[in-house]
This record gives sequence, C-alpha cells and structure tokens, in this order.
Amino acid sequence: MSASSLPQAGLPFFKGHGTQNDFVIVPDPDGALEIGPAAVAALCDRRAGIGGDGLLRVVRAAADPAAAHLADRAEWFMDYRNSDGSIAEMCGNGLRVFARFLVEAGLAKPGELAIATRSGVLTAKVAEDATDGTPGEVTIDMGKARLPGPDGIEVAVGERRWPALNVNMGNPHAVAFVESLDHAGDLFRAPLTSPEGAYPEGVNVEFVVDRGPRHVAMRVHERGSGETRSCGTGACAVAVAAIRRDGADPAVTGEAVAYTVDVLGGRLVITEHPDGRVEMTGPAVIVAEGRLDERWWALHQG
Ligand SMILES: N[C@@H](CCC[C@H](N)C(=O)O)C(=O)O
Repeated sequence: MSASSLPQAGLPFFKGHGTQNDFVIVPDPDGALEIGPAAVAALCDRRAGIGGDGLLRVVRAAADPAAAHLADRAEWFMDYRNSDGSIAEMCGNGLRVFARFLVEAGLAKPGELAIATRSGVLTAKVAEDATDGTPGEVTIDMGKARLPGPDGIEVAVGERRWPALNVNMGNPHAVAFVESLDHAGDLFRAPLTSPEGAYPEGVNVEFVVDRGPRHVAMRVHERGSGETRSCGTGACAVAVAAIRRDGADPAVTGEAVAYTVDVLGGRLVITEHPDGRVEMTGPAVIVAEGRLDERWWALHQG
C-alpha cells in the first residue's frame, strides 16, 4: 500500500471508549457480517489487531435473530462481545459509547434513544456537546439491580479473602469492599470466588474502597476481558452494594441517592431511585475511524 492508494475499500470500523473501557465498533446495519469469537479476539488484540476490551457490533434489531423480538421498541441492537470473543448480556460503558456512535454517525438524534441489548431495551440520554466541543455526557437507565444471593459469597486473592455481594446488572458481579485497591494484586488472572458454582456463567469481580461520603473507588476484573480501566455495569453494582451497606436504600428512604464511583479511567456517577431504577452517567468518546485491511480481515473473519 502506498500513500497515494490509501484504502477506500475494507470493512469500516471505529474506535471509542467510556472512562477508558475501550471498544472496537463495527457498523453492520443489515446484519450481513459473521464475526465469530476468533475474529472478535483478533480485532481486540492490542498488538496484532485494533485493540479493545470488547467489540460493539451496530446492527438493526430487526436484522439480528438475538434482538428481532425487541425491534418494535428499539431500532438498534448493541451486539456486545468481550475481548476473548465471549458474549455478555450487557456492557454499561459500551452502551454509552454505542449511543454516542449512533448520534455521531447520524443514525439517531441527541436526546433519548432506546437501544436493544441482550438484557432488554435500555434508554440512553445523550447530552448536547459543550461549546468547546467536549462531547456531552451520556446517561443510561440501567433498569433495576437484582441481588439474587446466596449469602456467604467470598472473593479471594492470594491469602486474603473478603465477603462479597452478588449484584446482577443484567450481567453478574461480585462486589467486595477491601482495605486497599492494591490488595486486588496484579489481576492477571480471575480472582477466586466461592462457594464453587455460585457463578456458573463466570463473574465480573469488583474491589472497592471508600473515598468519602457517597464516594468510592474500584478496580475490576472482567469476565472475558481481564482487568479493565472501567466497567459501567460494575460501577452500578458497586454503588448498589455501597448504598445497601450504608443503609441508604432509596426503596426504604424514599429518596434517590447518587454515588460517585472512581475507576482507573475516570469517574462515573450512579443514581438509584426509589422505584429501584439505576442510572449511570459518564463520558463516551469516539476516537478514530478506519478500514480493515482486506487481506488481514479475509484471514481472520468468520
Ligand atoms: N465493561 C462492561 C462489561 C462488559 C461485560 C462483562 N465483561 C461480562 O462478561 O459480563 C461494562 O462497562 O459494563
């Protein structure tokens, strides 16, 4: 390839992030692409691919069998995959980035938009950009958290063990309050959770410390992606756990409560309402667009 023959062909892709949880975005409006687990892993590879914690395929709900039943409520379906190619039900940061992409690509208007996910239809609110060009924040109505138990869940790293709360935000989380975020260790491997079988589908594990009143910080090991610099569903699970620990459950107090959750890649604000709805607000940025080299894609596609 020479500079005078920069590619006009090849599959278009975009790159985006939300609090540094980063994604390869592949527009596939008519559901024409077959992107299997190996192709997702190749695209998300940080050295031999584009690089990302996950992949967002942008497809019309009506064009994907996984979402066709939601097509009367949402035009677009976020087909999310972890960087190892596995499928997850939901991705909070991914949904903010997905909403930002739809608006920037002219596929949706700023304001409220319904998006289909494997965890149902969720609503995103995309704020107007600031006058200096800073992209407006995105708020997602994440629906209600579920706390399915059982009691007695523990997370272990090396010799240390902590009690953990099982919080489901569409996907599973084990939230452990720890003395120091360093105690999570290098997180090169998934932390152990017990009792065995508590999470038959695997789990995202959050380690949490207090930073101040209604203000916590976390690290996360994500199922299918390893340690990431942020996890939106994880931040919601952490806020829900902290709210209960602090006796501030809005269903009991009758008042909405907002927690600030610091992640390695920035800050999210999580609000829980008396009706149980959890809202997440944070940034979402589209960083780049490009085209895959046709020969590379031919070798990895499928
Ligand atoms: N980073 C995401 C969560 C992605 C899915 C997760 N790894 C899982 O397997 O459940 C987020 O921002 O929520």
